[in-house]
Order: sequence, then structure tokens, then C-alpha cells
Amino acid sequence: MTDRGSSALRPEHPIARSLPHLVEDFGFDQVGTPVSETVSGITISSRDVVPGDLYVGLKGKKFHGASFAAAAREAGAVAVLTDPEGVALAAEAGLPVIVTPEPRLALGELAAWIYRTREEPPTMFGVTGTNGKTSVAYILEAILRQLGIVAGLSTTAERRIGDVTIVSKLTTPEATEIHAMLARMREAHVRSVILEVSAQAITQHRVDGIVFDVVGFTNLTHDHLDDYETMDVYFEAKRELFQPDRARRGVVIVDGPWGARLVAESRIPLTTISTDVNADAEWTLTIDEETADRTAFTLRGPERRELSTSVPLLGSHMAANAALAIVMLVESGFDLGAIAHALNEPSEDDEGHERGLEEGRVAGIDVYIPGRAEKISGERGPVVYIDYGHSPDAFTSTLESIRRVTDGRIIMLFGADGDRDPSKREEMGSIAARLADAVVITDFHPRYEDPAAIRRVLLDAARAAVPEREIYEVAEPRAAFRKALSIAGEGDVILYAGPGHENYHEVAGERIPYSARDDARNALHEHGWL
Ligand SMILES: CC(=O)N[C@H]1[C@@H](OP(=O)(O)OP(=O)(O)OC[C@H]2O[C@@H](n3ccc(=O)[nH]c3=O)[C@H](O)[C@@H]2O)O[C@H](CO)[C@@H](O)[C@@H]1O[C@H](C)C(=O)N[C@@H](C)C(=O)N[C@H](CCC(=O)O)C(=O)O
Ligand SMILES: Nc1ncnc2c1ncn2[C@@H]1O[C@H](COP(=O)(O)OP(=O)(O)OP(=O)(O)O)[C@@H](O)[C@H]1O
Repeated sequence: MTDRGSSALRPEHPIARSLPHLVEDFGFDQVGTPVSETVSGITISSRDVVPGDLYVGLKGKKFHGASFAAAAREAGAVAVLTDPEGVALAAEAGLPVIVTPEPRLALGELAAWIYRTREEPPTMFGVTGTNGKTSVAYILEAILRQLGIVAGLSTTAERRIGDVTIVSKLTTPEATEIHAMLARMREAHVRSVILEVSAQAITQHRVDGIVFDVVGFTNLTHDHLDDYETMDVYFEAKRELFQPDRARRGVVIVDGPWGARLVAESRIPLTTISTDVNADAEWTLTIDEETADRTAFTLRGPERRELSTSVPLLGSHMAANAALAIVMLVESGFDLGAIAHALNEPSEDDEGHERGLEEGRVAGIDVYIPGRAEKISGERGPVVYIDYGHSPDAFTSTLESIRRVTDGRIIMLFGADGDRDPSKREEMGSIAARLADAVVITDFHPRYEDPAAIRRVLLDAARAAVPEREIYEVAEPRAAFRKALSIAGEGDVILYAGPGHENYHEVAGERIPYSARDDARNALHEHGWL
């Protein structure tokens, strides 16, 4: 079932809470007479108001949210909470106005109070890092399912409770949406929740009001240097999650310098993982086998604990994501042997008992991640992966992984986001030229930027890196995919990096329907390869 009607998951049976008590408990000022004695929800978007809501008018980059108070009233809001600047803007709506100097700072606590999410909270897992958050979240959910536990999931791609799914707008929802979602999850008796946590979410107080049981860190590499001045500032945003007011325990991959720094600067108990067996880490990961569809690995930990398993995903970086998920589960209290047993793999903890596999099921983690190195080609023709990589490190990891599993040529098709960190574009162009055999540069969410200018930076960087490289520029993504297909032969690989699971292309404020996965499948059909 897909909950397409709303853009947020809400409790089906909201609890009415006293509005005067809310004003009193939080020490807010109130202007005007209440139109209702109760409040049953909270939102920061007039477009998402449902009857009974407190509408919070926040000052944004483009608008002051208080100017949408009339629309909020129309939709059934019972009061407006805003800052002193918003009072006059909200006044005309005729709703009581509650005032506090910085409403964003109160959102998490308020939402937790309204939805009562502090009472009997589920086990909360939080995942952060530049790349791999969504993948770790899906892998955690999959292992929990294999352990017989239904988890709630919130990622860049989708938010999910059992078979109820909505498409995500942000990587991490606003605090108002998170607590509404947690309330809905409680109704569904979900006892474990996995939340992908972006740096922006921490900076913008979206995860306020939550204390995670276990947080995980994948890596930190060049991205988001439009939102954060330097890598140090970007790191400091992520570091906040690994402090006692936000999390009880953490698991950190220490392969890069930022992981080691996080270990030094965090103030919660931490467990470390490394892919270097000689590193000073509690858990180490070794890759046993890599194929185009599956990566097998062994994870070794303290007290000679060991687990060998596999993920049906491309690349050693996906094995690292899986290792992080497994150690996070161990840190939350699961026994490694029980995990191994659930994945149908023998382990030392399992006393060597090897269960027979169900017929047709391959042992290992049973996960599907939409649009992360997703192989959409069939038995014939070139291998086609659709990926969500849109940063230099993501390009490197995926291209190096493909190189290890193919003898054919690699054709890399990609573009770069408009209105997002332009400083990473040259590196992306140069990595593509260095690690692929042919490059096709296309448009990818130009937003309000000139798409030709974005392509020019990528092209110049690619040509400068490897002057003899075969490089094409095809602005329109459908035509660009067909260009890539026209130069690919049997056994070659096309990596289409960027669009992942997304079903739109964002141009000048418009979201134009476009699914790279569907279009690529159509193109393969046209060639008779599917
Ligand atoms: C730069 C940024 O973070 N912008 C966020 C910000 O927008 P803004 O300040 O421009 O808000 P605004 O449009 O001026 O509106 C002000 C207020 O009026 C409200 N409003 C506005 C219009 C209306 O009709 N009714 C209404 O109520 C808005 O909900 C908002 O509360 O507040 C909005 C409401 O929450 C967010 O949707 C928006 O995220 C935008 C879409 C965004 O793209 N953010 C990115 C940078 C982001 O957060 N990315 C991270 C990580 C990505 C990753 O992992 O790679 C993420 O977590 O998604
Ligand atoms: N551990 C990793 N190290 C490096 N690159 C990775 C790793 N895991 C995934 N990637 C690359 O990053 C891309 C995005 O992966 P994923 O969606 O899991 O990360 P994310 O952190 O959720 O990204 P975003 O913040 O953009 O939502 C993948 O498609 C792949 O190209």
C-alpha cells in the first residue's frame, strides 16, 4: 500500500492534547483567544495542515511561514506558533498566535510532547556519513526482517512502515514529521526504527527530541560545501550526533581520517570498524568475493567473533555498509550468532550449526535498495547499473568496484546537480575520465542554473584529466542513455550515476517526470536486450 495522499506519515488515531497546557509547559506567550482547547498535530507547512494542527510559521530563506497562517486556518489549524517577526504576518488569519523567539529550536520537543513519542520509545538507529546512509538503513531493515522484526524505515528514497510507503522529499524529515511518523509506527507496533540523518538535519534541529540507541558513521568526503564552509564545519555538524544528548552508543568506520577524528571527539561509547586488518579497530572486514551481483565478506570482532555472509549488491563499499549495519545491531543487543543464523550462515557463535537454506534462496542479507548500483539489464547485451552516486567518492567507489568485476569497457553516464555544491564538479568530471573507458555527460537536476554551463565544467575537467578519453555531451538524459547504449557492446558496462531511485528531473523549479530506471529498461527493450 502506498500512502500517496499526504507527504508525511501521520498517526491514524491522534491524541488530543491540551493547548493551554502546551503554552504553559513550554513557557510561550499567547496573543488572541484559543479557537480550540486541544491540539492533535503539528506542522511547519501550510500545505500539510490537517484539522487540529498547530501550524508553526518559520522564517525561511524565501518566505516567512507566518504569512501562510490564513491558508493554515483554512485547512483546520487551531493556532499559529511563530517568532516575534511573524506575529504581525499571522495576525490577519484570526487564529491565536503563540510566540517564542526561535520556534525551530522548540520543534523537536514540541512534536515529541504533542505525539507523546517519549513514552515507550522503540529502539532507534541513526545512520550518518556522506555516502552510504540509505544503503546502511535498508540493510539494517533487511537483517531485522530476517531476524523476524518489522522495522520502520526513513531514508532519502522512502519512508516505510510494514507495507505502507511514502516517497521522501528530504533525506531526513523535519522534526514535526519525524515525531508524527514515530507515532504512526507505534500504532503499527513497530519496535525498531531506522532513521537516515543528514548533516543538514542535525544543523536544522530536525532530529531534536530523539535520543538514538545506536548511531552509525559511514564516511566523510567532499560534498555539501555550499551548506558548510569547509570540511571541518561539515564534520562538526555530523559530530553532534555522537554526543550524549543525542545518542547512547555509536559505531564508526575508521577507514578515513574523519572517522578517526570522530572517535577522538565523540563523548559516547564507540565501537570501530576498519577494512584494514592491521588497523587499530575492534572489528575488521575482509572481502571474500566480488561479482557483478553480490559481494561476500567476513567480519571479525572482539572475542574471536566472526561472521561470513554476503550482500546482493555491487562493491566492497556495500560490504562496508553491511558491516556497519551488523555491528550496529550487535551494539543494540543482538547476538552475532543469532544474526548469522538468521542470514543462514554458519558462525563460531552458532556452534557450527548450519541450517539448510530454503530452496532457491541464496544465503546472505536479503536486501533490495532502489537505485543504488541497481542492475536493470538482463542476460543479454551490456550490463546497466543505475546509481545514486553524485559525489567524487561515490563515483570512485562504484567505478573501482565495477572494474574489479568486468573485463569489458565501462561507459560512465552522469551530470551534476544544479544549485548544489559546485566545487565538487571538476573532481567528478576528472574521476569519470580517469576510471571509465568512455564518458557521456548529460543534465541532472539543473534547477535554476544554466545546464550548459554545468556540463561545460564537467567536460573541461574530464578532458583535462585524460585528453585521449572518448567523451560525449548529450544534454537530454533519454538521448544520453541511448548514446551510451549505442557505444556499448556485449559484456560492457554502463554506469548511469545520479538519478538512482528518483522519478523526476528538476528544472527551474519544475519537477518533470523522469525515471532513469524505466527509461533505461525501455531503451534496452528497443534494442531487444530485455
Ligand atoms: C536549503 C534548505 O535546507 N531549505 C529548506 C528550508 O527551505 P526555506 O528556508 O527556503 O523555506 P521557505 O521556502 O522560505 O519557506 C519558509 C517556511 O514556509 C513554509 N511554507 C512555504 C510555502 C507555503 O506555501 N507554505 C508554507 O507553509 C515552509 O514549509 C517553511 O517552513 O525549509 C524547508 C521546509 O522544511 C525545506 O524543505 C528546505 O529544504 C530544501 C527543499 C532542500 O533541498 N534541502 C536540502 C539542502 C537538504 O536539507 N538536504 C539534506 C541532505 C541531502 C543529502 O543527504 O545529500 C536532507 O536532509 O534532505
Ligand atoms: N560506503 C560507501 N562509500 C562510498 N560510496 C558509497 C558508499 N555507499 C554508497 N556509496 C555511493 O553513494 C551513492 C549513494 O548511496 P546511499 O544512497 O546509500 O548514500 P547516502 O549517504 O544515503 O546518499 P544521500 O545523502 O545522497 O542520500 C551510491 O549510489 C554509491 O554510488
